[in-house]
Amino acid sequence: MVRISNEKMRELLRVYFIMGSNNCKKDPLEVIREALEGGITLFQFREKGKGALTGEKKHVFAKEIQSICKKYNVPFIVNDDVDLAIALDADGVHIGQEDESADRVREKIGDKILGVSVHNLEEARKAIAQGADYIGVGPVFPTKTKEDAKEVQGTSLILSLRQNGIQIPMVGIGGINAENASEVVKAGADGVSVITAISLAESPFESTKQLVMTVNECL
Ligand SMILES: Cc1ncc(COP(=O)(O)OP(=O)(O)O)c(N)n1
Ligand SMILES: Cc1nc(C(=O)O)sc1CCOP(=O)(O)O
Ligand SMILES: [Mg+2]
Repeated sequence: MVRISNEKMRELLRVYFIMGSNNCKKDPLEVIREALEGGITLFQFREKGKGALTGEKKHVFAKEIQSICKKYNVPFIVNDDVDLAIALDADGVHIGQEDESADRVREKIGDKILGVSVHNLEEARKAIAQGADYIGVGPVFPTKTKEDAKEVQGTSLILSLRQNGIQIPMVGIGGINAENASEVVKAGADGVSVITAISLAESPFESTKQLVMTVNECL
């Protein structure tokens, strides 16, 4: 295996859907199927927060989603849980500033995809130096999904990271939907990362198609 190219990574970040069992009101497996059918380009398994599955149940659920993603040829990323990513032979891991350090995770996962959340220029430079394949920047807009989210940045952080020479593949996150996604991409992100906009949509399929269309129109 070789590290993913920046070009391929940018393509995968276009519409990056993140989900766990507690983010949905209907059957999560149906939600992920609709999202894949609608055209998501990358998936992150984020099983955390109130009512989240743990242990064997989490493992089994992750495996089910991974196998659906495989059918659509959409890479499967695991949030936080490096051991689970390795056990499932997932396509990658996403970690934040409060998680295991990026260089240690890179050592453990070899050439798998490594995503790191950043909130300022210093964190972005460090993530790059430690081997990140992409960075997640947020929260761009107010979000109810992550209780411990940092201060809302608007699109200005994305813009200023690009102006300061940060060229790594970058995705915006936090409160993004089909109405505001174009602002995020126009500021310099390669794509948008969403939970609610798809997981709680009346039609995850239609909502995904809207996001895909909006992002592609800006690129
Ligand atoms: C694409 C993407 N960007 C940012 C995050 C947030 O990661 P983190 O700060 O570690 O917070 P948790 O998601 O672990 O609560 C993400 N998951 N994905
Ligand atoms: C998981 C996550 N990370 C964030 C960050 O700012 O790093 S915001 C967030 C929640 C995104 O959910 P929604 O699309 O429902 O707002
Ligand atoms: Mg984390």
